[in-house]
Amino acid sequence: MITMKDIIRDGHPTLRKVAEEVSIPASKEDKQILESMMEYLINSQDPEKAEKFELRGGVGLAAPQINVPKRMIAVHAKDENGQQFSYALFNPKILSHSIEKSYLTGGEGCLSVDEAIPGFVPRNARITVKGIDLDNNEVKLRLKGLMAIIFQHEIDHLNGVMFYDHINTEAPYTPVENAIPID
Ligand SMILES: Cc1nc(NNC(=O)[C@H](CC2CCCC2)CN(O)CO)c(F)c(N2CCN3CCOC[C@@H]3C2)n1
Ligand code: NI
Repeated sequence: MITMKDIIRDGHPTLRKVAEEVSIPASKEDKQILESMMEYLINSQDPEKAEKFELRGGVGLAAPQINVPKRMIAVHAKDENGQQFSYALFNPKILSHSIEKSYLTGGEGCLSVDEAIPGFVPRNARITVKGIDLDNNEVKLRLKGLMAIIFQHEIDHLNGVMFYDHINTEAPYTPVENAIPID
């Protein structure tokens, strides 16, 4: 199982690399890696397991964070309406996005960044994403709200982008121009 010791931290070169496409159909090994990423998220959201294995809570994880520079992400989160989303995708790609922006009012953190970095992270309010799931089916998702934020944070990792790259360091808390705040 993945624990925090498997998660590389800011400064490790892999976090700034552009990850490679996964050859489809995915190999047994790549599937096992993606399944273990999903398992981490589920474990990290279970109070007993999180405490027992000292896991930081996560709703998303990208393969470069476990030093695997491949285009694989896992997302396991409840949206604003409490609906459970659980997606493990190979080669996720943002096909289109809204002009309108949104951001988490609490800012963002990252399992690969040990310290808190304050500031709003402006992101596209709505995105259309396609990818390949663990059964080798093509998936197409139209996302908004928290899900859209999480998927953009994860896909950024596949392109060597960290959340704080988007923060306006001069004025980290300037409300993002007519953007949708997400609590
Ligand atoms: C929003 C949130 N971010 C948590 N951590 N950061 C992460 O997931 C990073 C990715 C997220 C940072 C902002 C957007 C994507 C990981 N990233 O680095 C991957 O690239 C949480 F842990 C968390 N929740 C709320 C739901 N809760 C259910 C019960 O269990 C605890 C859990 C905590 N919500
Ligand atoms: Ni992250």
